[in-house]
Amino acid sequence: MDERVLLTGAEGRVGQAVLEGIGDAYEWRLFDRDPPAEETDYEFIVADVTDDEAVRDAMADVDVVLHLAGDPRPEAPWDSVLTNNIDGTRTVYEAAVETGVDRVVFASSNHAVGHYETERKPDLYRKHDDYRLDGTELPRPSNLYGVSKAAGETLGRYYHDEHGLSVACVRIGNLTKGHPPIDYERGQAMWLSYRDCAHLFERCIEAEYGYEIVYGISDNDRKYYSLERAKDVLGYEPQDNSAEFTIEGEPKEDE
Ligand SMILES: NC(=O)C1=CN([C@@H]2O[C@H](COP(=O)(O)OP(=O)(O)OC[C@H]3O[C@@H](n4cnc5c(N)ncnc54)[C@H](O)[C@@H]3O)[C@@H](O)[C@H]2O)C=CC1
Ligand SMILES: O=C1O[C@H](COP(=O)(O)O)[C@@H](O)[C@H](O)[C@H]1O
Repeated sequence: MDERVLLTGAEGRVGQAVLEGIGDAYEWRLFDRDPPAEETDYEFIVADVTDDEAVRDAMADVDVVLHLAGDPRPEAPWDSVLTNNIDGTRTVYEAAVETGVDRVVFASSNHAVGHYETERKPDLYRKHDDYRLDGTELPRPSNLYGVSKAAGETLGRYYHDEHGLSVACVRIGNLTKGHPPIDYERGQAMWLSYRDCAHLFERCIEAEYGYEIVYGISDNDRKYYSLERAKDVLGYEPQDNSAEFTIEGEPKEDE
């Protein structure tokens, strides 16, 4: 575990979950357009992910890129996702090829496939329903943000096929700290705990693969995303399950 890892969007929620869990395991270079909120011992580059030169420079001597930077809002407007998510992601893949980095892990989203839910909700959010998306389905984005995430996955496919880059696209569900989203069945179906999040990105750094799309959720009883690909290819072993919490987010008593 002596890889040097570039983490874009390091100041955000996913970045903080990753660093909390596996911050000691790698040599990190953090990258965000916002400066660190607190003093940090990590190397930190303040720059925009659409800045070709800054992104190329940030990749010097890097083995793996975890690309999280972007506008995460499902309601984000087109100009923002076009710039921050699509152009920013293309900049990252391009810089990886130019600098000889051979692996990029891309933070995709449940919203790349959100419209599979339209005709099946709310049943598919419930334990009895065995409908599963497994990552082989075509995108059905639920908003323009989801379109930008599908575009990031497709860019990754191109950079893999054309340039041999290893790319893992993680369709992250709903990351919350401590407990699943409260009173929100969709969020409980796709909950990703902080420790499962860190572990999944650790597997994306360590495992061997070419191009993958996997779902990034905990092992929730309510899930409608299959975890088989993440388990088989990456060796993902989630530990959390939203069923261990009440709908209000309280841990259930041992049964
Ligand atoms: N938090 C969640 O549950 C989910 C997150 N994701 C994806 O994971 C990634 C991280 O999300 P969060 O940590 O929740 O978001 P966040 O908003 O907490 O963090 C995003 C970080 O990226 C930085 N950033 C945004 N645009 C940038 C740019 N152009 N250049 C440099 N830095 C930039 C921001 O300053 C921020 O620190 C995003 O790509 C998001 O779409 C996907 C699905 C669910
Ligand atoms: O991609 C994302 O998805 C989660 C879950 O979506 P929601 O519409 O059910 O809230 C969202 O919380 C996160 O901000 C977003 O980046």
